[in-house]
Amino acid sequence: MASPERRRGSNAEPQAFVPGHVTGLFSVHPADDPRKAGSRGAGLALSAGVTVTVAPADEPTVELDGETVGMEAVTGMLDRLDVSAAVRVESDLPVSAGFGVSGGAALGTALTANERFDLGHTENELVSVAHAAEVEAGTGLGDVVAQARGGVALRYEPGAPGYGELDGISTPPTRIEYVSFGGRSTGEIIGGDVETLTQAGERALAELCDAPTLPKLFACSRAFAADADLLTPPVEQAIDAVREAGGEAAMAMLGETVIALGDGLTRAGYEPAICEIDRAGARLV
Ligand SMILES: Nc1ncnc2c1ncn2[C@@H]1O[C@H](COP(=O)(O)OP(=O)(O)OP(=O)(O)O)[C@@H](O)[C@H]1O
Ligand SMILES: CC(C)(CO)[C@@H](O)C(=O)[O-]
Repeated sequence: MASPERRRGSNAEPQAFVPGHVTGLFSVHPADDPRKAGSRGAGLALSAGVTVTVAPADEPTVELDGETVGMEAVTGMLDRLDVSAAVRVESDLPVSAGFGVSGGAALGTALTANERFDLGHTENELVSVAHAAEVEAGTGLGDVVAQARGGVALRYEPGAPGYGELDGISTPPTRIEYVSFGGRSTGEIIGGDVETLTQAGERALAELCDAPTLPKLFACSRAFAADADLLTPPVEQAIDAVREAGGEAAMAMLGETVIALGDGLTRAGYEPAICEIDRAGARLV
């Protein structure tokens, strides 16, 4: 445990940027130790994400885009670091729509609290704590490790650094578009019966890893969403429209959201938000 002198830190208001992360396909792998639990799967880190700042406070609080909210992954993170802070999260992305906002907020809290309170943790330690806090909150299984890495992460083994294993698909700067039709409770899905979903996720990851490319990630993600029975009518309609216009699209897990490669959604007649693949990963800024 850090001494009070140590916890005062020096930097007034460190800030972290954490890319959003869209999982295209995944399987669920529970374990008693939250650092060992997680998902296998694949997805994209986005240049749209969350910016996090922390300030010492008597009570831990979380503000999301100016509103006080409950976000267990973040408060759990503060608990684990044994600090009390007011956390401010500004998000480019909607919450609960498949962009890993809570994982990003937890990881951003880890990076900024480490700096602000001079905790002396390494990057792997901070990613581990954020992963564990997110898993325990029930709001994600694989976003944190992928957000830390950036790029197009292939999550071969579940869990935090030291347990999980990641690789990635190398990409040039790549435009990504997305539309969101609504939210979806991640907790309800990953806390429910995940047998069919996990079988579909294992199949899709094996197929992708046979010859991993970005278009194939989209194709395997579409197969996963259909096999796992996760598609909703607006999502299916948007994916079909992009495919008919010659593009690549997939559903973002776990939200009512569609992402497309390049200008796929625009060409299909939608008015999407536009970003890029983030190839740097979570960082202090
Ligand atoms: N306005 C809000 N709508 C939904 N959740 C909110 C809101 N404000 C705070 N939260 C909290 O944010 C967290 C959202 O987690 P959830 O996993 O559903 O979404 P996410 O982190 O964006 O990830 P994903 O959609 O990729 O699974 C929950 O802890 C929830 O309590
Ligand atoms: C469970 C999940 C799809 C929620 O965004 C994600 O955390 C993942 O891929 O493990």
